[in-house]
Amino acid sequence: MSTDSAGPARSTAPAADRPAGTRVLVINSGSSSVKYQLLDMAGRTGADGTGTAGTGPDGTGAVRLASGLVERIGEGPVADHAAALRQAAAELDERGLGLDSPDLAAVGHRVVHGGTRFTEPTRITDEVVAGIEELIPLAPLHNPANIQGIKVARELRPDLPQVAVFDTAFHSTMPEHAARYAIDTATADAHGVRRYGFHGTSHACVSRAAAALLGREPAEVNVIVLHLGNGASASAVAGGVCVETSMGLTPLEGLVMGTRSGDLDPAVIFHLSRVAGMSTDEIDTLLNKRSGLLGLCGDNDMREIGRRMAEGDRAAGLAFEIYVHRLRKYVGSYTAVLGRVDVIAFTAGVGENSAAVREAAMRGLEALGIALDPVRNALRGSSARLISADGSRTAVAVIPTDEELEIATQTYALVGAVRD
Ligand SMILES: Nc1ncnc2c1ncn2[C@@H]1O[C@H](COP(=O)(O)OP(=O)(O)O)[C@@H](O)[C@H]1O
Ligand SMILES: CC(=O)OP(=O)(O)O
Ligand SMILES: [Mg+2]
Repeated sequence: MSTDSAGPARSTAPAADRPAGTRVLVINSGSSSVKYQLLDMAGRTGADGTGTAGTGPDGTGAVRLASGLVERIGEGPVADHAAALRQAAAELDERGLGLDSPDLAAVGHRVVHGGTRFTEPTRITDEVVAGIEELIPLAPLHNPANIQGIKVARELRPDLPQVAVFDTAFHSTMPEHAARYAIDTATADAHGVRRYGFHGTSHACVSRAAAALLGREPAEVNVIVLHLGNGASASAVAGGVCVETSMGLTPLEGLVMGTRSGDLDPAVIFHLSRVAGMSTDEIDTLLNKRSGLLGLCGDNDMREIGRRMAEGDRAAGLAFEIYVHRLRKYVGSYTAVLGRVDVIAFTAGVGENSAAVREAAMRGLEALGIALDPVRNALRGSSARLISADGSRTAVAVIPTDEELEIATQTYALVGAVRD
């Protein structure tokens, strides 16, 4: 746990210190876009009656008051992240939900890389910002954008508590034998080379919701979470604690993703350098931006790949098979890691929406006690649901993720605004 943290994540501050507001603004300042959400954590409908009840996989009763996306940073009027944040603030202002509102209790920021230092939600100070800056070499695509978001939000509301919630935090419980690469220890330690894991807020809230769907406590349940969005990662969660995950030093390792390769022989990099004469930056771009589904078939959107497969497109079909083959390998190995798997949870854009991916990823796993119900799997829905057959030893579920609600919940808990 960080020494900068104001206290354990779920502690409650003395009543006198509690902020008056019940709203949390969540900012996910990414490399090319800024996503934001305003949530009311008191579970009441907004003053203007616009609230949508029942958000989130946990059914916490938090209310989403507004959400938005500012894209194409660096183009046109949105010159940089500061401009994007100001645009987001102006959009909220127009709806009478501006950052100057006394109802705002805190701002929660998604920060992708917390290294080994930040393993809890952390109240942001100058020192914490410096600490996140020091981690830029480990997350050159993500942390600089996160820092921009923090700086602008602190400028706009210097009086407001700001909290960093780290993608890596949930995975910090991984045992050393899962977190270390088998390389020279001194070199690894000198440069922070180890497996950190990402998408932690999603793996945390989805694994909890999967236990709830079974009517059990997280502490009693072993879960494999398959977070399949543009970025994709798997995790093995034993009794509520993450013991293994597929992403590593950076979000490049593991599953096949929209544009990232996931696992490969590291010697591919030496080979491309020596034989193809590619530079480090060129290989970085190849593996992060021109690989995965996009590299294999020219499309990174699973919907488009489905359409092309229906027309008999062989490149799209092969990309799909490589994608689901990798998933099956991870499910098999995480079954070995966990010993007993109570539930496999599919989440994020592809996991929640693609019955074809779920069916293909679970195909042939009957020997592991996994059997889908094809009718349940094909049903569309927006809430957590079981898709396994009644006799399946391991349940299979679709659980909508809600990273923003998880960030808001952790932020609100940290600033001590939890009402009894
Ligand atoms: N109906 C659908 N069928 C298949 N894939 C879908 C569907 N809807 C969304 N997706 C996939 O979800 C992906 C985006 O997932 P999402 O979790 O929103 O990603 P991220 O948050 O990482 O940007 C898209 O690439 C798209 O392929
Ligand atoms: C860490 C990571 O891969 O995030 P995203 O899925 O948002 O790209
Ligand atoms: Mg997402």
